[in-house]
Amino acid sequence: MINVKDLSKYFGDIKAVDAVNLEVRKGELFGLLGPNGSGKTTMIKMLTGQIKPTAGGVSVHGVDVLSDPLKVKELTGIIPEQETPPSFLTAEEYLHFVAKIRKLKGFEEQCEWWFSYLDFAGQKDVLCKDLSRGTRQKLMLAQAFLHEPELVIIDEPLINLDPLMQRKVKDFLRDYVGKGGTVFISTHILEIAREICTGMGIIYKGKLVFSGKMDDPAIGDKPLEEFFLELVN
Ligand SMILES: Nc1ncnc2c1ncn2[C@@H]1O[C@H](COP(=O)(O)OP(=O)(O)OP(=O)(O)O)[C@@H](O)[C@H]1O
Repeated sequence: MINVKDLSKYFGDIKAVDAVNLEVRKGELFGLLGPNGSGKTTMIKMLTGQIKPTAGGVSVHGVDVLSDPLKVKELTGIIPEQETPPSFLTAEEYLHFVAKIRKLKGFEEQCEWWFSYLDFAGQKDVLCKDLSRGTRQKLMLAQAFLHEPELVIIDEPLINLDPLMQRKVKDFLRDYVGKGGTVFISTHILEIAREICTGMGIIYKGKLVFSGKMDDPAIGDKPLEEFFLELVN
């Protein structure tokens, strides 16, 4: 589903992402882990066509992100880092707006499902600028999954959510990949990866220092924290 080939991004002397090769298969819930400043967000920006690589390339579903970015965006739901919905629309207006861009039919029912599932129907007439941070994140999740894309890419999916909502979103993500969707998340919270991911990559100083399944023999029975620290120390 995602093919990353010799991908690099340099900002002057900083090698934010350095010659990364990675494959994420359909049906995988893949977690990109790494300490602060290790290159996760830069990777996601290149996967989603927000910035151009210094070298190498990315394809999604066989489509090159640089040469056909619109096609990739049709196939993909995206929540960039700390993205918030437009301040001047209400929560419902925003979801309907996204549904129209995505050319969804009968979208009102799907939108209602999201309001109910993530328990924010009471806020659907509130302007996005007046929503709490957690509610804005719920709305961002809803817009990313609304058209049931082949692939969803999320920078820190559980940010600002309370434990009950985190549980619901984790359950949703597991179901989504169980039904054949593919989800790529970045996080620095190791427990999230251990709990829900089927595969993971660890990036450190721009280099991908591990990539594999969660049951990879290299991890074995080790606590993920121990495995992680061995790689990044
Ligand atoms: N636009 C930019 N200009 C210059 N340097 C940048 C830019 N964007 C990122 N960097 C640098 O690239 C490196 C990787 O940053 P990135 O944001 O990808 O890390 P991250 O793993 O997402 O970090 P965090 O977990 O703290 O969000 C850092 O050294 C950062 O300062």
